Amino acid sequence: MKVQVVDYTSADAGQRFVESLRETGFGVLTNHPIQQTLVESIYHDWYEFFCQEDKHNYAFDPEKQDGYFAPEISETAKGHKQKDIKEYFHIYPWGRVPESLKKDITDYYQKASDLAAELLDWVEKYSPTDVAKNYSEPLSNMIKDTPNTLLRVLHYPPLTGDEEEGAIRAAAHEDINLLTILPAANEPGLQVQEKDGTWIDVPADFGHLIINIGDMLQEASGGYFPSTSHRVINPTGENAKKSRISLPLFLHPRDEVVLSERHTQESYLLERLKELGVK
Ligand SMILES: O=C(O)CCC(=O)C(=O)O
Ligand SMILES: [Fe+2]
Repeated sequence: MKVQVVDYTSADAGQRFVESLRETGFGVLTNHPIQQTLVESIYHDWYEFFCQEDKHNYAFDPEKQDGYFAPEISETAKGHKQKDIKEYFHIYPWGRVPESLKKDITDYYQKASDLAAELLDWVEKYSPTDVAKNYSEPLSNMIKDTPNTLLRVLHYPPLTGDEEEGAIRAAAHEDINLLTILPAANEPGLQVQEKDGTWIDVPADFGHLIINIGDMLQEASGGYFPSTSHRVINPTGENAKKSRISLPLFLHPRDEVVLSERHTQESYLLERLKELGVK
């Protein structure tokens, strides 16, 4: 099955969406409640932020993990040698955000988190009974009042030609969290790996909302929902001169939430951040 594009308002939306998550790790929604004008103004304003030196005044805090991550210290995906070609800013409800950017990004954080809770209800509703019985609490409850959900504003700068051999915008990786909600970026490049190993473009027309399973939901569902590998490939030709902005919201449960017999959110996250070399 290919990643399904599902009309959020259709009668069988939940079922088709969850089927796509089960088969591909990804699902795409149209006609969803996140306003495109809000997303566009965030892309515009944060692009300007990344163009200014003031960003360095928000250098990330290694303990708390909020703030600005420069290209020199950005992530190296698990199992890869080259750093990704990107810079980003981590936003938490308790974290730092430049004052002039606060209103829209806080609004987006709230709206996307509310939608996420509904999508987690869909996931739960369409989980087989023997899978759902292992959820330690309702999935949407796991993220209620959580301080851990992370909104990442990403800027992939134009390519200069001096990039490290083999480096790409985002090397193949899986997300750590429960679910990721990602509005289509302003430029293409996002790909997902199919079961047979082939890489295919994720349907990402402007206005689409892309949702994918992360490792924590894979863990909590005993592997029923797959946390699939995805990546962002480098643009070529004229497109190489363009910046790409994207806005994933990584849904994380509260620290004490039990994911499985092996892990709580807290123990799982620590293990993964160490692997990434950012903790
Ligand atoms: O920029 C994108 O489209 C995807 C980013 C991503 O997969 C991530 O930051 O985990
Ligand atoms: Fe990702």
